[in-house]
Parts: sequence; C-alpha cells; structure tokens
Amino acid sequence: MREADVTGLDMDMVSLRTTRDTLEKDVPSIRLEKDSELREIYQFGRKLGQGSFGVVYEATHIETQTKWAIKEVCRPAAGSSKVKMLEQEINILKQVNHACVIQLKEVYNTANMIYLVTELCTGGELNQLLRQKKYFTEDETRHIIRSLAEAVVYLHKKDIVHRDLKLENILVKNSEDDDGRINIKVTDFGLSEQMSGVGIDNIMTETCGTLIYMAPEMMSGRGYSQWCDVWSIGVVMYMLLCGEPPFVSKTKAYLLEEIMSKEVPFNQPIWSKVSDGAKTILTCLLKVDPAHRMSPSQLLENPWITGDTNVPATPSNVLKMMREHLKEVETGTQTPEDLSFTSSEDTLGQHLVPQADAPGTECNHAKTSPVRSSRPCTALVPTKTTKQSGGSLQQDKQKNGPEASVTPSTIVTQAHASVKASPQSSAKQRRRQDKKDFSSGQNLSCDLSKSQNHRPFTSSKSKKPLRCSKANSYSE
Ligand SMILES: Nc1ncnc2c1ncn2[C@@H]1O[C@H](COP(=O)(O)OP(=O)(O)OP(=O)(O)O)[C@@H](O)[C@H]1O
Repeated sequence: MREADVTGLDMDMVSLRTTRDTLEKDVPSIRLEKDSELREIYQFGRKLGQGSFGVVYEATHIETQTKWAIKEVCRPAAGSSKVKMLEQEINILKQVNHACVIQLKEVYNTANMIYLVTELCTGGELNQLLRQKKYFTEDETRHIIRSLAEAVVYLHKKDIVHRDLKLENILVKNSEDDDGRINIKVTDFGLSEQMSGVGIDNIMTETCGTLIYMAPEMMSGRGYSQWCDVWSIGVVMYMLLCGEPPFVSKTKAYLLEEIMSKEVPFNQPIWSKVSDGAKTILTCLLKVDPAHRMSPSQLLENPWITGDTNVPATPSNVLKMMREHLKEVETGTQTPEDLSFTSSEDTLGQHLVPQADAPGTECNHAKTSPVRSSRPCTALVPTKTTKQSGGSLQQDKQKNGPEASVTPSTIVTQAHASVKASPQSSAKQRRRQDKKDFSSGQNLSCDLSKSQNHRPFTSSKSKKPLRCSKANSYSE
C-alpha cells in the first residue's frame, strides 16, 4: 500500500481544479496493490444499496471498530461519461465539510476499483422513510427543510450547484435522533457542477437531474443557475408534506407545460391541515421565474422555518410594501438619506432585483396572483440606472461579500450594475422615477420566457446529446 501523490487522487482518474486544491479537505487517497488489502483495513458487512456506479456496503474499520459506508466502484473506462461524474463527485466531496452533507473519509484506488469511504447513514434514503410514513408532519418537514437549506446555502457559497436534489439523494443519518428529529445528509454529487467562471460563464445549459424535481428553466434548455436547486427544495418540501410531487407528467415538454400553466396545487384534503406559512414558502420556492424564487438564505430566515412568531408583520404584497415605503418618505417619517436603493439594470430593460435575504419577507401570491411567475417573493427594489457594468460574480463577491453571489440578478439575468444611491440629487431623481414606476405598477413583472427570448443565455459549457446517467436522472 502506498500513499497517493500530493494531489490526493489518482491523476489518471481525476483532473483536479488547481484553484480549488487549497480549499479541499485533507481526504487521504490511498493506492492499494490488491483489493484484498482493503479487507485487512475494513470488515465488509451488509450491502446497503446499489447505484449506477457500483455497490455500497456497510463496513467496520477494524482498528477503531467504527462503522462506515464503502462505495465500491469498478474503474470506468477513461474518457467515459462515468469518469466525469465520478471525478466530479470525488472533487466536490473532497471540498465539502458540512453537517448536512455526506462526509468523504478516504478514497482507495486499486488497478480495477475505486473505493469511497463515507460516513454511514443507517436510516437509508429519505424517500424510503417517506414511503413508510406516507407524509411528514410540519415539524418534521421544518427540520428536514432547514437542514437541506443549510446544506444548499453552504454549497452555493462554494459555487457548487447540486443539480439533482431529490428524496433519493438525501440520506437519513439515523432514523430518529434523541429529540425524535430526522438528521439528513445530502449525497450524490455525480451531476453537480462547480461554477468556475464569472458572470455569464456561470449559466449552465446541460439538462440533467430527475424530471419531477427539475426546475422549469432547466427543462426549457435556455440556461439556468444555482436557483435550480431552490426549485428542487420546493419539490422535496411539497412531497414531504403530502407524499406526492406537485407536478407530474410523462415527458419533459408536458411537465413544463403543466408547471407553466398551473398554480402550485393544494387541492388534496391533506393540504387543509397544512399551515399557510408552509404553503406560502412552497409557492415562493416553486416560482417559475428563478429571479422571483425565495433564496435558500431567505428560507432559513423565514418565520415558518425559525418558528419565530414575533417577527413583525410585513406587507406581503410587494407593491403595497413599496407604496408604504414611499409614503413614509413623503410624510417625512423617513428621510431620503435613509433610502439606499440597489439599482440595477440588465440589457433586457427594467428589471426588479430581489434584494438578497430580507428576513421575514413573505410572498402571498398563491391565491391572489393569476400568473404564478409574475410576483416576486423577495424584497424588491426598483431599477433605474442606465449603466451596464458587466460586473461579474467574483466582482460582486468582492464588493458585496459572498452573499452577493447568490442573488438571482447576478446569475439569472447575467451581470448587473449595483449602485448605491448616495449622492442626494441623483437619489432624488431616481426615487421620483421609481415612485412613478411603482404607482403605475411598471416593473413588477419579470417574465422568464420574454427575458430569455430577448437575450438567450449562452454558455461556455459544451452541449452534448441527451444521455441516461441513472434511473430517472439524466443529463445532456
Ligand atoms: N453513506 C451511506 N450510508 C448508507 N447508505 C448509503 C450510503 N451511500 C449510499 N447508500 C445507499 O446505497 C445506495 C446506492 O448509492 P450510490 O451512491 O452508489 O448510488 P445512488 O445515489 O443511488 O445513485 P448513482 O447511481 O448516481 O450513484 C443508495 O441508494 C443508498 O441507499
């Protein structure tokens, strides 16, 4: 047995991204001469499951008597699509270190096999648990969704988009911990993408994932960003609460049509027992337009998630909220200097930019809005600048901190200029125009298809033919 080189992995298997090396955890990658040598380190137990790559076993580390899961993978042919997925999975698992994401302990390489040693999740997959229970209570769902949102916030901060979030890829660490809570671990990063570019390079075009969890912008094939994961959180949450997916259709085209034409359905009797708070979150997560979707950070701050019932009521209708805000300025309860609009504009023209992570802000459009995609869920600010900065994701991060990277405006509608309205005269002018826009209702709609028709997304990523990567999951 010999330690692998400093890069940590077999270089014929994995081409590491040099920029990420320093961020990676110290996951030992060990070369074994024979497969039998691993049996001297671990005692293999029951089979836990089978994936498209290989078999997963429970295993006991002989020296420490600790239990692990070992994924045994036949080394795929060099250059095959499986190699890319495995590379991606290992590369990403080496970088992540979060309580709600599966932990990779070690990687073993032999001439024919690769072994991934990960933490053991004795509770199996979340979909199995859901099948047993039929549906989860709001309390159980809250805990699971909070953990999932925490994992997604963490991943997105690392520029990792999971792209295949679903019940099957959420493992249960233990069926129920001491508090009766279900501890989850996000797994299966085979279809994940790490965004290494800036601005438009962070728009992906590959269609991948599992249909019922797939965001509409991903299905449309016009380009998508990390907001596809938010849609999937919405589908997972919906399924936890009622046991069934919100939208079902046999083909991608029909499913897309269904999603575009329908409200999030709350017709089944079970929904009468679900709180409005939970339903509101669902409609905010399942927004057709990703620019109007609730961010994972906002989700974490939502009173339904935090259980904080003392959050001051905010007007749920954004237009109403903005009018009240302007009225305060007019009546002098707020000075112009108090205002700090983040203005932006893309080349598509006027566009409302959700301000990142306004706590307690809720959307309440499910019953009031006839068009599901036309109402934003986040605190919105008007956009009136005429300058296009070409600002990038990285530039935004430098200027505004890491959270800036997860605003839809930076990704979905490409680069925006973020300008603080500090000089009084220009701020006055801008606000006057903003007020005009708000009172006329202008700007309050962002139609994905219109936007994209106007300026189709392009990507530096290669476009490959549709291929089946695993049962129910596919990628282009
Ligand atoms: N760490 C783990 N602890 C417990 N069970 C696991 C663990 N990892 C995987 N499993 C089980 O083994 C099964 C196969 O996992 P694996 O990761 O190989 O495939 P998959 O996630 O189903 O899909 P893919 O084909 O994309 O690899 C899973 O469905 C799960 O039930």
